[in-house]
Amino acid sequence: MPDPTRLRTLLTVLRPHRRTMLLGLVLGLAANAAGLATPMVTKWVLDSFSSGLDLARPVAVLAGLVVIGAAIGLWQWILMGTLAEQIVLDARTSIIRRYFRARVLDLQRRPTGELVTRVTSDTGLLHAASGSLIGLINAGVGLIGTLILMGVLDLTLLACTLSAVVVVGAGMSRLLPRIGVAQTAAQESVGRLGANLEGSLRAIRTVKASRAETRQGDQIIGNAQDAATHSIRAARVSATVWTISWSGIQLSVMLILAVGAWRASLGLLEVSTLVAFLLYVFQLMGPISELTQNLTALQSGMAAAARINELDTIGQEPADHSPSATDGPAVFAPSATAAGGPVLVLQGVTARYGPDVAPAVRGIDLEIPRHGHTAIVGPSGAGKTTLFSLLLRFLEPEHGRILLDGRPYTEWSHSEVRGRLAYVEQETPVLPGTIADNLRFTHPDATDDEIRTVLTAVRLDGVDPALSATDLSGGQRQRIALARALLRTPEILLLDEATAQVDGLTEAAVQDCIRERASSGAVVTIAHRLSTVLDADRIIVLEDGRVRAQGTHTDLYSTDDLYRRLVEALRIAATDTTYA
Ligand SMILES: Nc1ncnc2c1ncn2[C@@H]1O[C@H](COP(=O)(O)OP(=O)(O)OP(=O)(O)O)[C@@H](O)[C@H]1O
Repeated sequence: MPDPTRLRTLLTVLRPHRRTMLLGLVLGLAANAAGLATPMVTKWVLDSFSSGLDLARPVAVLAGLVVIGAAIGLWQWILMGTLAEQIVLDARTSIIRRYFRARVLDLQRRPTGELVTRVTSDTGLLHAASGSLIGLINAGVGLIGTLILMGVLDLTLLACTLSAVVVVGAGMSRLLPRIGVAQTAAQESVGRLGANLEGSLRAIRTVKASRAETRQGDQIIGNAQDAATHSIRAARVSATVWTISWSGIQLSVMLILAVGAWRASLGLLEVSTLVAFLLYVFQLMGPISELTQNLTALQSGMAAAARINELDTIGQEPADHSPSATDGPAVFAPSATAAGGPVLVLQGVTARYGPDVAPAVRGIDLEIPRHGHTAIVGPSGAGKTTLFSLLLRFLEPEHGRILLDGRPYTEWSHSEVRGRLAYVEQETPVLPGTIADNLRFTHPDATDDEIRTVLTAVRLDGVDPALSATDLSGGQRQRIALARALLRTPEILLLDEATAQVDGLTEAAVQDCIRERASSGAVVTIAHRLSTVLDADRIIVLEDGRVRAQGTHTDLYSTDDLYRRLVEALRIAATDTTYA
């Protein structure tokens, strides 16, 4: 029997469509009634024929029933088919919205392929499940109706039929849950397959360079084999259920025919009644197969609904209310309270990635001036990226607070904060589409002139903005990412410098842009290059999640050991490249 919690989850998905479902049910019942009446009217035709009565009326009723039954059936089919697509679309829309409103870290914790499978294949399972409840009610009513009418025709034959139904039913009730279990396992394997495949394709260069194609391929094929094993098990169980049903029905037809013929020979049964009864026996297959199919669809739909429902545990960023719109922006405008002060301030900020892990940064006190270039340096794992995540509100402080223009982050909406920042990721992803699409990503209304200006700024003036962004070289991609951030002159530029070596042109372009931007706004870099560090107006040294020291290059070089060692390491790296 269906798990009540899972059933409730599925019902929640279906609830908004209850009116259409009710109409579908009524239509289904009407089509059912027409089907149920047909054998009785056939008997009427036969009786009228054998007793020489007028045939016109019963034949007209029979033809009418067939036509009306077919028309209602068609209407219901189309209605339920449309509803199923609508339900899939609703589910997909709500999951996609949920993903894009999710907290970055919550989303990144899950394999991307699995998140994709939820949208593509799990929602598809809701398709069949959407009509299954109505199908079950219809089939149940059809089954009971058929049995009652059989009883009206002949009780002895009904008793024979019922014994066959009980045997078939007992077999099915034992086997059906196994279909659900096997299908759930198959879907989970498909989820793992998606996750593994996505991750491996993303790292295809490493996979090939490590000569791990076969190994990695085999591992993913293993997931596909798991999926196949479970699906085959489901197919076997389904086949068994069907065979039992069909054999049971065939046997009962033979039994009923034998018993019926014997009773007719004794004069206990009219031949027309036997014909009508046999028509009902054949009709019985309809509701029985419908019950099986719908129960299977319901099982897999409930499993899918449960997996989709589990996505509710992905934390969401708060809805984008804008307190400044109600409070009046003038009070907090840079020109009022904070015009001269630092643009960003961190006060005693401690943050961690989970309740059971040590804080990634602790007690950070920092000020980012409104103008100039602030470089952050520190060993790997020191907390540099975490600091950026905090500034971008991908992560919230556990203690302490961050202020923008003197006003706590909590009083700004996420969108307001991010609207003031431009961010260049270390891995500089380009998005699907042209170079121009990529550049307009933050400001979709940017003009062609603005695009050209910003391309010139990053020394990509010869490049056609209509080209696909994926055709660019690594260095060009970095410059595109920088250009995307520089379009419309951001107030605060956060730049996570690439760790990989870049060509001289890209390095010079990045440096020029930083310098230009720092002359009128704030630039914060996570510096991985000596030139960037030397170029900075002030440097912050992070170690083990704390601010270890801050100052100018000259100060820090003479006073801070760690800084001196970091700079020496960068100097060696820079020298290596020069002579490479
Ligand atoms: N998503 C995450 N979940 C859990 N812990 C994390 C996560 N990201 C970072 N950490 C941990 O937080 C600490 C600081 O990491 P962070 O990425 O901020 O360092 P980093 O200075 O940017 O290092 P790198 O230069 O290597 O990028 C590390 O101990 C790291 O293991």
